Amino acid sequence: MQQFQQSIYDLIVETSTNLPADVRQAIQSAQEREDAGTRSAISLSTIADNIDMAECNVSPICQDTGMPTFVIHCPVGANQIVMKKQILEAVAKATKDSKLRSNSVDSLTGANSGDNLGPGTPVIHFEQWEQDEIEVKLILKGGGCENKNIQYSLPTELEGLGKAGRDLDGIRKCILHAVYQAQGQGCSAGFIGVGIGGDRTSGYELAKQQLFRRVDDENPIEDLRKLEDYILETANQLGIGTMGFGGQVSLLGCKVGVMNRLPASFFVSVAYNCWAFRRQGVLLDPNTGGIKEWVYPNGNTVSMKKEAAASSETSERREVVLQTPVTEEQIRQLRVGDVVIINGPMYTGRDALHKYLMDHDAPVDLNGAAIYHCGPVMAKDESGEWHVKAAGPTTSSREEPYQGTIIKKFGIRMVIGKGGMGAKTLAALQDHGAVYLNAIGGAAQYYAQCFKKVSGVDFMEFGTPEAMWHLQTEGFAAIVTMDSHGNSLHAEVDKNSLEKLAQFKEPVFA
Ligand SMILES: O=C(O)C[C@H](O)C(=O)O
Ligand code: SF4
Repeated sequence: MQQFQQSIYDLIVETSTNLPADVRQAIQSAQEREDAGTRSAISLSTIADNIDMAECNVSPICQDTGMPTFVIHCPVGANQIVMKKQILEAVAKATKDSKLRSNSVDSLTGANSGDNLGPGTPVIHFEQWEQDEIEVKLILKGGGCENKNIQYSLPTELEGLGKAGRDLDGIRKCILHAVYQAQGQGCSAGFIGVGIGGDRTSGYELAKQQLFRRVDDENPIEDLRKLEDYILETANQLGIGTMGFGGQVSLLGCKVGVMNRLPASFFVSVAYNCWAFRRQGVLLDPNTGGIKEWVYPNGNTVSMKKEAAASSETSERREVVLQTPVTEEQIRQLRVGDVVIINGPMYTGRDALHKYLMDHDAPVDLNGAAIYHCGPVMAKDESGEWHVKAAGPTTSSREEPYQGTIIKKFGIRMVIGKGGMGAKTLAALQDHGAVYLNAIGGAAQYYAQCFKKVSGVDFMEFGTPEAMWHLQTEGFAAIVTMDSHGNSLHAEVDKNSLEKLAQFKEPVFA
């Protein structure tokens, strides 16, 4: 088993940097279905670029490399203690090599362990099987889409859909609602795994297990196969689109599993995974630990297609180049739908920084500044200089309680993130003269290349993802989705998709 640790390391690198062929195919079919030139089509083309870049740079597809979750099947007698120890070492090394972001945070103190190791991380499940080989599967599911997981307890009442009872039709309603409530925040278009039955814990586990199924497989249970097909087709009529920008494709895959339940409980658990659906597996030689086979078809068999010819809609879209710091006058000219290309200094800030800024001064002048909701993967070279290895946006709604106050307190003019923000922020944008820009979630390689130099960092004690990085930026493109005139694309897409959801109220699986 001398090669076991290296095999696990290779599995981690492959999973983090190269999307498997079945996932790539699903994204490509979405590209074919979106009308050229629309916001969703352009975003999908950036996503396709990003997938290629990650493979080519051997760098994380998305900066949030998630909760590493290993599922291992091994023959009777295989030494699980040794395997576990080597998995932990491989995880720590992959983190040191910037293939994983340091993602393990003490829930009470907020301290980042720095190597992805700590109580509960990574997650490792062992199970014995009757084959001779060892199978190791890994999923890297990010926090943003994990936050969009949802569990229903039937019977229940659902927005738009009304009563959901303890039957197949009630289950149908829950799953449609799960896609609706995720909006673009989990970096749609997504994949969902559904667990019917179990208890609260095993239901969610069953849901997550479904994500290990191949996108193109067929459910052996007739009723569930029909349900999966129905959901895939119907969810794509909700109009959520890529990143919640509106569009034809909101869901790329739906896999449903079932298990028994207690008479009193009826759970429908949904695991939502972003388009950056990173899971891979290896079959290992039980003697050497060397890789015999990859479990999912390798990504490099499907190369991503670039954008089709632009339609007239693109030519109507304004593109505005701005140098930071910006003025109120420049901001007031921007409208929802404009593409802004940002040059100049930009500062990252997410949960810890926003909380801190509520009752402290900022270490830099933020007047006219651009704040980027981002927790990057960083690497330091031998000369001590920092480099950005992966840097897509994080879900902005978590900063909703703070953002409006902070905009006004420091004079911030541009907030960049993903998934949109709420009414309080929208009001502050209007009062103060600021905009919210939506960057494309998961496009971490694409944005990393826009950061030409790291000119400083504050609050390293918050951990790498939460620190405030000062980044010299060139050509950072994002779309205005909330402007200083009270318009919010997010509110509009949410409202429209709820109306569409309500069209599926009538029973289908009676
Ligand atoms: O933590 C991050 O960088 C992103 C997160 O996965 C998110 O989707 O909000
Ligand atoms: S930022 Fe988006 S793509 Fe990345 S892990 Fe979060 S939800 Fe997934």
